[in-house]
Amino acid sequence: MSASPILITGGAQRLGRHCAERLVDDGHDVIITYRRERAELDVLRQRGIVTLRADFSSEAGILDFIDHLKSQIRSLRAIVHNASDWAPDSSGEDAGINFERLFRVHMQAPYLINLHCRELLNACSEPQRDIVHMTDYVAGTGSKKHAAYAATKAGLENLTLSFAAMFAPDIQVNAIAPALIMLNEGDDEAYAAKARAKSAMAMVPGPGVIYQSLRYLLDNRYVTGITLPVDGGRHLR
Ligand SMILES: NC(=O)C1=CN([C@@H]2O[C@H](COP(=O)(O)OP(=O)(O)OC[C@H]3O[C@@H](n4cnc5c(N)ncnc54)[C@H](OP(=O)(O)O)[C@@H]3O)[C@@H](O)[C@H]2O)C=CC1
Ligand SMILES: Nc1nc2c(c(=O)[nH]1)N=C([C@H](O)[C@@H](O)CO)CN2
Repeated sequence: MSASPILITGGAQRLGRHCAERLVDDGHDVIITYRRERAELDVLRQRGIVTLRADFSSEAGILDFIDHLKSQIRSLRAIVHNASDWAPDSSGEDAGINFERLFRVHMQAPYLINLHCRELLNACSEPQRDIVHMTDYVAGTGSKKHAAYAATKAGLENLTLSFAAMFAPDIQVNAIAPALIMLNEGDDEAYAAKARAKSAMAMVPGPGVIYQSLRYLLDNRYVTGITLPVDGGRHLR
């Protein structure tokens, strides 16, 4: 790899994969993380995307990934904390385990990766270095069925403020807060119609709007400590 690569965690599918491929189209070197091997990864590898296995469900797993990453590269242009688990709240005895799992992937992994990989971003010879946290519209509203998810995304949103202040002016730190971007397998038309009705724009835009937002942050030298809503006007409904 010649230029400093851009790291996208959880980049094997959906929004992360879309952004990884668009970054390659735009001439960047890209590293993604994944948990489970699958055919789609070979497509990304054929495009020159480096794929590193990482499981952020434990502190040891997070630190193991950091050590592995540091053994592979000497600098980074940007880190996109995209890995996420949209798990509904668990009832009964699983509630605590569920909350801890979401805390680790949404908060502890970004926190430890930012602290330990600051030196890799500072070693980038380009004038701009970025960290982008993928949060969620519900970080600001809460969620009746995804309370642990929403709370840990809110924690990630708050980490954006702290790291932006800590790392300025060498590294810009921002968040993107989407609402519905892509449906999931199994979402039927009734669900889709209900989901579309939640926003003023009444649409399911697809991952292109997320890449446009990421591109804006990567190209703007004067933006840090913000959360960029990409939610179709959810707050207007
Ligand atoms: N899709 C949408 O409409 C919305 C998305 N967002 C946010 O945007 C981002 C991308 O969304 P989307 O593409 O749907 O995300 P996905 O639900 O597809 O998750 C992305 C990846 O996260 C990885 N991941 C999950 N848990 C862990 C873990 N413990 N350790 C390591 N990796 C993990 C998975 O890797 P693997 O598959 O290899 O296991 C998965 O491929 C997320 O942060 C999400 O919260 C916010 C609002 C709406
Ligand atoms: N990690 C994920 N987070 C979220 C997803 C997802 O598929 N994976 N999906 C959503 C929904 O689209 C939600 O916005 C619908 O209202 C939220 N977060």
